Amino acid sequence: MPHKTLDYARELLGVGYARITLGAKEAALLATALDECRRFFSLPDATKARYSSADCNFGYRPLGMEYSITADRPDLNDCFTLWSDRLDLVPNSAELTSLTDALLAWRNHLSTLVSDVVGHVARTVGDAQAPPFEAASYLQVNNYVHAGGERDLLQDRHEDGHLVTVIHTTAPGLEIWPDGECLPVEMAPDEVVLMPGSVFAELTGGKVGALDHQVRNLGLDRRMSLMYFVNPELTEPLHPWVRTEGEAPADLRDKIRSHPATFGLPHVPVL
Ligand SMILES: O=C(O)CCC(=O)C(=O)O
Ligand SMILES: [Fe+2]
Repeated sequence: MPHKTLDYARELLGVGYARITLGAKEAALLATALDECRRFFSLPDATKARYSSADCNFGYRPLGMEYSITADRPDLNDCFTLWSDRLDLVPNSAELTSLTDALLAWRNHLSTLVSDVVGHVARTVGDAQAPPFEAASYLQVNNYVHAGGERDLLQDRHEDGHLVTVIHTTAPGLEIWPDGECLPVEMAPDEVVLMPGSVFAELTGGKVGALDHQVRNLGLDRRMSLMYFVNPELTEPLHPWVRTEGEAPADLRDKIRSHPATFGLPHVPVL
């Protein structure tokens, strides 16, 4: 994989995002995780609510809280999140071990991938290193069901506000905005896309911009997307990899911590 991760880093720098084809073993981890997610979302709402933390930041989050631009246009999906490997933050998680085992196995593959690709970019642009990220990062699976025709987008245009997002989608709808043009993205069952967020843009001194994206309402009965949202850990100061001469380097941590508030969510926790 090492030579491939270098290609992905070049793709990020040159194209603004990277399409990644998984090996058979990794594709199997993804398929198992998605099967478990499908099973979870078909539980009754009252059962899923047993797995929500009080602030809905850990475990199950019903539709209505999270939005992309304004609170009156919530994202039209419910979701399940797993921060780091902190099963203790998800109420009643002992009842969900087949789901959480599958998610954590998938995440383990992704953290190696992210650390390699981000490490290549950090070395290339600033002779720097990838920051530690596992404890501040989380998996989120979104579940979309049929939405009426009054909303053209299931999620409005946004960037995730993280370092990077690794995303897999089970059905069409995702649209990305590289170079100011809207491009629909479909993925095979063994594909993921690595999208940079605004933290990546700040670290690279703007060499790679945050990738805006949205989800179109295609009237589908069912759709899922599985994301690994990667945040740098917030325990040490985080400075841009590319420095501007004569300027004191900014510490990016406050922006990272508070960015989820723009989507109606609590601050990034320090775990
Ligand atoms: O469902 C998708 O394709 C994208 C989801 C997304 O962008 C998000 O949850 O931030
Ligand atoms: Fe997003």
